[in-house]
Amino acid sequence: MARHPSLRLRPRRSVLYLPASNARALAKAPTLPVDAVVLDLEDAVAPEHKAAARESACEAVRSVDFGHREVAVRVNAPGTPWHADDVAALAAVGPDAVVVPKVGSADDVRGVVASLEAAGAPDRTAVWAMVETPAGVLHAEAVATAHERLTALVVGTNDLAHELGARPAPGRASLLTAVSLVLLAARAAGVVALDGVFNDVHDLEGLAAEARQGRDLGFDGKTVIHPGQVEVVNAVFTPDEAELEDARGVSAAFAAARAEGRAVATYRGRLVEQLHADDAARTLALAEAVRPRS
Ligand SMILES: CC(C)(COP(=O)(O)OP(=O)(O)OC[C@H]1O[C@@H](n2cnc3c(N)ncnc32)[C@H](O)[C@@H]1OP(=O)(O)O)[C@@H](O)C(=O)NCCC(=O)NCCSC(=O)C[C@H](O)C(=O)O
Ligand SMILES: [Mg+2]
Repeated sequence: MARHPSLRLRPRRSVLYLPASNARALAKAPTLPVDAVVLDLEDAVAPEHKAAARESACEAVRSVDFGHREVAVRVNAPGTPWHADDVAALAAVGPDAVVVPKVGSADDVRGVVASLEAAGAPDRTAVWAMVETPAGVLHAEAVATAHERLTALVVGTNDLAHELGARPAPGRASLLTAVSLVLLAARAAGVVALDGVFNDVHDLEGLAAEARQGRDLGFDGKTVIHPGQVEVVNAVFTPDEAELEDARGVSAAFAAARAEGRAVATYRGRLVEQLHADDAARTLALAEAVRPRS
């Protein structure tokens, strides 16, 4: 399958949702140190404001300068009264990505892609699937490989907790199986994996702990809901000086070994093989990519 251009290494440490109906939030978004924004037409917008929010989102995609920030728009779910109009309107303005909530199957993805293409969406517009239902989790692999426009899986932990009847708690024990299955599916397909939101906008320690958990599992970044969460999440997903020093050491040790015709080395007593050198290269590349943003 051809790789979509948006899959090139691009930082997606923090991905901020904002209701497209909220003019103040829309004005603030391009000033925040966030890697991507998701202008929401779904759950954060009341039914009576759906049409106006759609217009605001399209106008923002058309005319607001978001700088380095990737701009995605979350449409209402397939099967809702607003879905078809959302997709058609977005096809005309071509955001970086269309985020599809409550995806349950590969057919859901292919249906959205078909509608986007029928309405003339540019090739550059990717599709991000939200996996936030039991069916979506069980079909995550098929969802992730449904179409080359599908470039990211986004975990929706609020809907997942709701659908599972799970009680949210620190450590997310009740959600970890589902969250991990989404990550596995994304990695098997070679697409981006974004972790779910942390609802308490005042609890920055809890947010940092959950962000570290997502990072350590392997997620590329975390979705957030408030400007105050952005820097916490960016810090967690940005390699710190100790990690960079380690990555440079691993790279140098492996390069030296290869120059001597060996495929293994040690660095600070640890085994270093090609995969460790690849991990180190990715860490260094991410740090380079975010340097102009910090
Ligand atoms: C959670 C909020 C409703 C809180 O809003 P508010 O009380 O207005 O916050 P503040 O007064 O602290 O705001 C300070 C200023 O920051 C701006 N602001 C607030 N939130 C955002 C934002 N998300 N993006 C940009 N700017 C924002 C305010 O306008 C204030 O600006 P100013 O007055 O000019 O200084 C609110 O944060 C919010 O609506 N958040 C997003 C909610 C959302 O999008 N929800 C949908 C996705 S969450 C989800 O459920 C994911 C998934 O589907 C799942 O199932 O898990
Ligand atoms: Mg949701």
